[in-house]
Amino acid sequence: MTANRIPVIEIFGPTIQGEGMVVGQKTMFVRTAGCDYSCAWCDSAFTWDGTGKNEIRMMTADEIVAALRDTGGETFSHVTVSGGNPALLAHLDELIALLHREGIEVALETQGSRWQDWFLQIDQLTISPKPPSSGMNTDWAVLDNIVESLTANRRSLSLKVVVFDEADWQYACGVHKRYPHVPFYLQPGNDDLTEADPALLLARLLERYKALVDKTMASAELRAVRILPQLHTWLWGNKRGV
Ligand SMILES: C[S@@+](CC[C@H](N)C(=O)[O-])C[C@H]1O[C@@H](n2cnc3c(N)ncnc32)[C@H](O)[C@@H]1O
Ligand SMILES: Nc1nc2[nH]cc(C(=O)O)c2c(=O)[nH]1
Ligand code: SF4
Ligand SMILES: [Mg+2]
Repeated sequence: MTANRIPVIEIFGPTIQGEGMVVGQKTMFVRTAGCDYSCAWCDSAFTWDGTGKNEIRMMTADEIVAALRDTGGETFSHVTVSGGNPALLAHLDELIALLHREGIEVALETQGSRWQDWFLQIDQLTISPKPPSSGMNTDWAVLDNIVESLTANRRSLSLKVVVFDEADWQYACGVHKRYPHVPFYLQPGNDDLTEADPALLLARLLERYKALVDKTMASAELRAVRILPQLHTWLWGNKRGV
């Protein structure tokens, strides 16, 4: 029996993984509540700023799997855990083990500020260190250790940096230079989190994506790089739970 409880704020899907190393992958999402960061442009601020506090449910691993089945039935074989920062939660190993027992792959989204031993059980781990525009500071010693441990254990790992401006782009170059062997992704920032019309948002996001592509093509610093939009925002705009 597993009795430890996880603060869950959203369970949704199946949808496509809209970002990063497994973009396009059919997946369910489990979004945990709480973050040790407070990024200026966080598109999921309801997980940590108090506005979503009534939606938080303290759930056991069994209850989370049951809720995933209630929502997704038999239509999925992949679950992405995001947040907030799921790496704040020591007991996520129980959920990962339960999903693996059912033949379901597990991906993780985290910012690289905290290590958990269960990182070694994750099938695709995305670390998204935060650039200057976020207002957050990177603890390079912690990030070095995370990258080193995952690499030493041959885990599937990628780095994904969100870029809003020139300083962010320079930061991204620094991250890639520091960890040249780790698959590296750039993602344009969404600077309009309140636009309700997906068509209007898309026009803006396309422009930002193109600008990031153009800038990066001219760069000798970023060669082995993949540039991807947040594909779910192209389809559904700023809608939650997709
Ligand atoms: C909401 S976060 C949750 C996971 C973890 N806290 C993190 O930041 O990696 C998921 C992803 O969304 C990205 N993200 C958040 N706000 C964004 C925005 N306004 N534009 C583009 N990407 C954003 C984050 O950088 C991260 O890669
Ligand atoms: N479709 C979809 N893809 C995503 N990739 C990362 C997400 C996140 O918020 O962590 C996310 C999300 O919220 N929805
Ligand atoms: S680390 Fe992730 S969840 Fe936390 S504030 Fe930043 S973008 Fe949002
Ligand atoms: Mg998101």
